[in-house]
Amino acid sequence: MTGRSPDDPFLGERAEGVLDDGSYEATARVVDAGSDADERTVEAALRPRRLAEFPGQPRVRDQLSLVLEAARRRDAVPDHILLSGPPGLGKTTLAMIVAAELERPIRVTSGPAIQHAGDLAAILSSLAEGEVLFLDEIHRMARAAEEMLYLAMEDFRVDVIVGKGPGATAIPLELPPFTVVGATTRSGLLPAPLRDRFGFTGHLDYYNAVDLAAILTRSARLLAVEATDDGLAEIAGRSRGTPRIANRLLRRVRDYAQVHGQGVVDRAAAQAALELFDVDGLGLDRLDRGVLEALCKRFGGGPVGLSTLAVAVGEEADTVETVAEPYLVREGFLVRTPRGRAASALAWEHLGLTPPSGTSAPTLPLDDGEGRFG
Ligand SMILES: Nc1ncnc2c1ncn2[C@@H]1O[C@H](COP(=O)(O)OP(=O)(O)OP(=O)(O)O)[C@@H](O)[C@H]1O
Repeated sequence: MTGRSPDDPFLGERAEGVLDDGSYEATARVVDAGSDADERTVEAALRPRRLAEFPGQPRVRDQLSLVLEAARRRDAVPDHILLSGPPGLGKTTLAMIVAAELERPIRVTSGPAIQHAGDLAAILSSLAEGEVLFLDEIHRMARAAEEMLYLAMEDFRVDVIVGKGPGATAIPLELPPFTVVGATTRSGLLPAPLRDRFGFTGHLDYYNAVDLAAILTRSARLLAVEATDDGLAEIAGRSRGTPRIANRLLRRVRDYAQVHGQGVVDRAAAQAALELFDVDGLGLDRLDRGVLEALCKRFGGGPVGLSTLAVAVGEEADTVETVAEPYLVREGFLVRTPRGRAASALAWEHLGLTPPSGTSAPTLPLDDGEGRFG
């Protein structure tokens, strides 16, 4: 694969996300698990409001249900809750659900928005009793604010600094009890003292196709889209285990069905639309396949160094590493070895290619997908 021209019908959304140099913004991918502000508005309408409406993640749901019910019976605020897991799996949704189940208001902010301890002090000192404070991307909060948060979470107290320099004094301010719900895609980056202040941590994992189909059935109903089970199953199978991607693909298939058909999301519409949007049967898009094709066709399956591979696909090494690789490694298409990237037997098979004789394509990843070699 080479660099793209702005005329290239990238993912069917012509020129959207295509940069001047013909490469594209990773976040413009239809299979990207992240989202931007516009999409978040659309997403808000599709969020389940209560635990009972939340498909998938049965373990986290049961654990959370217990924590909340116990707190309700004690007539106390629940322990602070940490939700960890990859983007788009429902951490924000669950934070909203916690507040709804407790029938308490929720204050929403994020780590990057809290750059100074004063930003956090202002929020904490205005919380109402029992309020839920949702801190998204909590691992990105400024260090000074983190220390203030320890104290607030443990003792419901904050030291407000008045004045500057040697004359500055700390005035302790009592806070009403509240619950922090923290969300992170990188729980390993949270300092231990902060992690320890959460009484409950829920780890969200990728969804199976059955749960994704249930999510899609609900979303189709909310979007007033007529859909068949096999149409939704087709979308679920290409959604990389991620509800955000599933909902986005549903909206694109709906568009296709409205323009080219009778508006019904069935298997044929899903297949045609997702072919147009360049998402194959296993959820790989053009960049993913480009990486695998380069590996197999140009480097005999590898191993090959990341930068050489990136040049071959006309992308930055960083894009290949952070955008394409995680899913390819997770699904066992690509293997990271100490000598570079290699295609697995599954990659050859998926591309309909035969590995050259005399080579043995690795079948098992040698690392854990995070670049650590086992
Ligand atoms: N279990 C679920 N059932 C139904 N919809 C879900 C579920 N999980 C996530 N979604 C939907 O997926 C979209 C993304 O979810 P959400 O914003 O909660 O993810 P997130 O984990 O907070 O992502 P990020 O890490 O990017 O903030 C929302 O539209 C939400 O409605």
